Amino acid sequence: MEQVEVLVTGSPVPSYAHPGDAGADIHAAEAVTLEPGQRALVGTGVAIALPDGYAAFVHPRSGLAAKHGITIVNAPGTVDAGYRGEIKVNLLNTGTEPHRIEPGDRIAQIVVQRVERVRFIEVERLPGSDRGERGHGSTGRGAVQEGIAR
Ligand SMILES: O=c1ccn([C@H]2C[C@H](O)[C@@H](COP(=O)(O)OP(=O)(O)OP(=O)(O)O)O2)c(=O)[nH]1
Ligand SMILES: [Mg+2]
Repeated sequence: MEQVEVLVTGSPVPSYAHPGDAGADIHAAEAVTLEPGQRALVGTGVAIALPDGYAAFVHPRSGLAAKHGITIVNAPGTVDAGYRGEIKVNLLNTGTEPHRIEPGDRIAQIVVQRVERVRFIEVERLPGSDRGERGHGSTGRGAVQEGIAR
């Protein structure tokens, strides 16, 4: 399979921990202590150039989430193909203990995906569908009733 090439400046270069991993780990370039409930925009020290038609999505690491309650405020963050700045991660400590991030720690993972650019066409009325306008918990146990909790 031909591999898509993504140019990188800075270090450590994002890396896949195992063959078959979807996410490549990215690292903190600075130290920060996150108090419970606190968030911080943490630099990774790397910038990338994605080919047109691709984006990189910045996802939380499940280990940090499970062990320390560390997540990403805007998960998944979107890195546009045209962005040449440093990738930053908006970490949030949802846990009950302060959490110290050291330079070099793996703080997030980026998933590179093909993305479509579509043409938005304004119309008066949308075509019908089985779901219709039902959403926001309309199916299954505890389903939101029509007209309530909107
Ligand atoms: O987790 C993230 C999300 C975004 N970015 C960078 C890359 C992205 O291309 C740029 C803009 O992101 P986005 O479009 O999500 O933010 P915005 O609030 O809409 O800012 P802008 O007005 O610059 O588009 O910020 C990151 O470094 N990390
Ligand atoms: Mg934007």
